[in-house]
Amino acid sequence: MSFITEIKTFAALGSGVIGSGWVARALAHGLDVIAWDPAPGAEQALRKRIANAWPALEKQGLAPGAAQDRLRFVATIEECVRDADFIQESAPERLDLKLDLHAKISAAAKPNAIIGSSTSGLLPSEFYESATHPERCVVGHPFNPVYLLPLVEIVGGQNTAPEAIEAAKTIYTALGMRPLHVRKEVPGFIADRLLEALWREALHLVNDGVASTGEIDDAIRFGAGLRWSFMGTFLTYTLAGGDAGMRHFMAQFGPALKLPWTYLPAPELTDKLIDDVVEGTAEQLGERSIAALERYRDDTLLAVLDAVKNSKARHGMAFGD
Ligand SMILES: NC(=O)C1=CN([C@@H]2O[C@H](COP(=O)(O)OP(=O)(O)OC[C@H]3O[C@@H](n4cnc5c(N)ncnc54)[C@H](O)[C@@H]3O)[C@@H](O)[C@H]2O)C=CC1
Ligand SMILES: C[N+](C)(C)CC(=O)CC(=O)[O-]
Repeated sequence: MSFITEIKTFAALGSGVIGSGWVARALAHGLDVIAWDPAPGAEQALRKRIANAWPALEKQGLAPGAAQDRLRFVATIEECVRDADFIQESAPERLDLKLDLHAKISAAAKPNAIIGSSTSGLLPSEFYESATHPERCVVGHPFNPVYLLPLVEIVGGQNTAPEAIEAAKTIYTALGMRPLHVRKEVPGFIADRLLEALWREALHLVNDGVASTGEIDDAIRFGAGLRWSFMGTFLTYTLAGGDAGMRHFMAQFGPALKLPWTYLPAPELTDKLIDDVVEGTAEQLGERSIAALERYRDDTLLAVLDAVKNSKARHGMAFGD
């Protein structure tokens, strides 16, 4: 089976937070982009989001010929995907919606164009069930902001060809990303399973009046958050075991897993909990606009990415190591 891996035209369906991030990444890599989104005012909102992301992308370095005006917004799904070499769907996280949308996308697309879905955790075997040529359909789960964060989780469904996984890896790598093949099709994949556990505990801490949203964010950003940008939990805890390493760490801290420190079930999303979270985060945001906070995030992320890359190079490692 042979799929298109050298892409010139990128199709984006759904241009909200994630779809616009994909569009920005593809434009910055010098591609022509065709986008479709059924919401009124979607084109204007998309162009505004791209303009907000562009300074960070310029700072990171644009590919030759990269330009915001290489984006064409179209009125139908068919127009969006017909001539595309690669298709990325970023529509709302609803199984019925994605099922219907993928039946239409795949029927109109070139049969050898890879189709990726940005879903955060729905199963590809389910939402690609009615797809034409399902062997080229994958999940390509990105992280926000899509135009800066390298990770993309690739997940195949029961009909996905192994060659399509390889083709998706090639395409996402060419877009400057770091693909991670999730070998088992499980809800939430790898990263969101971890992030969801943290998010659930954070909500319990607010719900139980232990800490405010700002205090919980401080607990992350001044501690583990800093080391997570270059070292994951397993390697970090190997160091925490001292010279005796992971075996000593497991013996010393493993039993705490059974105390337990954490709650597994999620808290009830009562009105009070929602208000506490919304009011707490509004206080953290202060007078800043969302766009200003995004620019601050982008600038800081670029600095972190640069620092990690330079430090790895000094230690004989490539960024993707
Ligand atoms: N927001 C996040 O942090 C992340 C979200 N994702 C995934 O990306 C996908 C999109 O999420 P967001 O961008 O956050 O949502 P969003 O709500 O920001 O954007 C969704 C967009 O889809 C459009 N839309 C509505 N009906 C549609 C249809 N039938 N076909 C195509 N587009 C349609 C909406 O007008 C909207 O612009 C979801 O599958 C989500 O799980 C993945 C990674 C992170
Ligand atoms: C909240 N979320 C599940 C949509 C988050 C993601 O899927 C990834 C991210 O960017 O954190």
